[in-house]
Amino acid sequence: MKILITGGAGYIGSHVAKHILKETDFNLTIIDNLSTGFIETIETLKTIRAFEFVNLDLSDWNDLKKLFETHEFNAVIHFAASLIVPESVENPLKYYLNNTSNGTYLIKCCIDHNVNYFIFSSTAAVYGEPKLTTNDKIKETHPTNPINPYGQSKLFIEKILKDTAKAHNGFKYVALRYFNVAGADKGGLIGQSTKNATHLIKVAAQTALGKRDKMYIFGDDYPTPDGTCIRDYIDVDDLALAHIKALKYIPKNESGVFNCGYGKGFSVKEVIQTMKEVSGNDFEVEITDRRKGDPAILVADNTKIVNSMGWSPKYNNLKLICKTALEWERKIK
Ligand SMILES: NC(=O)c1ccc[n+]([C@@H]2O[C@H](COP(=O)([O-])OP(=O)(O)OC[C@H]3O[C@@H](n4cnc5c(N)ncnc54)[C@H](O)[C@@H]3O)[C@@H](O)[C@H]2O)c1
Ligand SMILES: O=c1ccn([C@@H]2O[C@H](COP(=O)(O)OP(=O)(O)O[C@H]3O[C@H](CO)[C@H](O)[C@H](O)[C@H]3O)[C@@H](O)[C@H]2O)c(=O)[nH]1
Repeated sequence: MKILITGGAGYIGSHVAKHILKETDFNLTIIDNLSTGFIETIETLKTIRAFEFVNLDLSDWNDLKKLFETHEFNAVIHFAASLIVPESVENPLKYYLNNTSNGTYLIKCCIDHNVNYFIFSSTAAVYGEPKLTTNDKIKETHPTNPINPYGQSKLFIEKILKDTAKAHNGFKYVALRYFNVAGADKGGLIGQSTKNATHLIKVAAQTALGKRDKMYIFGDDYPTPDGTCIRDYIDVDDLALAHIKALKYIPKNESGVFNCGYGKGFSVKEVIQTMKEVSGNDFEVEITDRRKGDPAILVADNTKIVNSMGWSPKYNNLKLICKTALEWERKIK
């Protein structure tokens, strides 16, 4: 297997690359423009085993085409994207260009060069504000109705993949709808280094280590038991394993979309309490207004990926997720 990973210098892509390098003999090429990813991550991955890295911007369609002309890829795993929700509201065209247009051209390259397998990083943001009662989990069949351009830009690619697979015999895709990804490599090799991070667990880890004076809870008046939003936090290595499962699943099965989460939700207050326990630091937390566009509860029904791919998560443990996030945060400047 020859595999192309886009966005492999970033947080999730680098964890998937790590598993491919460690656990398979697949030939790997990573492309990344290092806009939010890090060359240091690529260098660390190279200590596992050799692979090709190309500093390439997906918007350079000519370069992308040349890459496909000179390599015979069997599968593409597509992570490269812009992913800050509020930024997508202020600058939607950046999201439609980078996520939808560049993603579409990447799919065209696959069709033009007989690359048959495509694994796509989608998001729970495609569901928008799910219509559920308190204890319901979201199934893949739940209507999609993104409430921001980021979610919309990703849903477009899901639709383009579906139409393309219908029109081109042999081309198949798996779209993985990630819920809230967190944690880091258990041996401290790689983790989330994103600058100006907004993700709850990373912000809590930074506050626990004194990198921030305090942190904020965005709203405690949601219709949940403690008033704060509930999310399904999935460990980044378990998510990476879902990609390895998808690579094995795709040649013998139909295309499809799959939720990636544990099916268990934690409130913002529960996450912060866990980080306080794990770090031993009772850091300052202030309640402030709701953040725009936050649904109250997002919890995955993961029956489909468990039953059809045999995905069996190993790190379904919020304490461990907080611990590895904290250890990584301690390691980076
Ligand atoms: N982090 C999450 O919680 C989360 C949740 C759901 C979905 N996702 C999706 O997972 C994927 C990876 O997210 P991440 O958290 O690892 O983000 P990240 O920012 O760490 O990684 C994205 C990588 O893509 C690269 N990139 C961006 N635009 C590019 C372009 N035009 N050309 C080449 N490289 C480009 C960046 O430099 C970066 O290395 C994204 O598609 C994102 O939408 C992430
Ligand atoms: O400092 C903070 C950061 C976050 N939160 C709250 O914590 C919850 C989780 O927020 P994150 O920013 O960590 O994650 P989101 O749920 O907003 O979004 C993430 O998960 C989504 C799917 O569930 C999408 O995939 C999206 O791309 C990804 O960023 C939200 O209620 C948010 O309001 C705080 O209270 N304080």
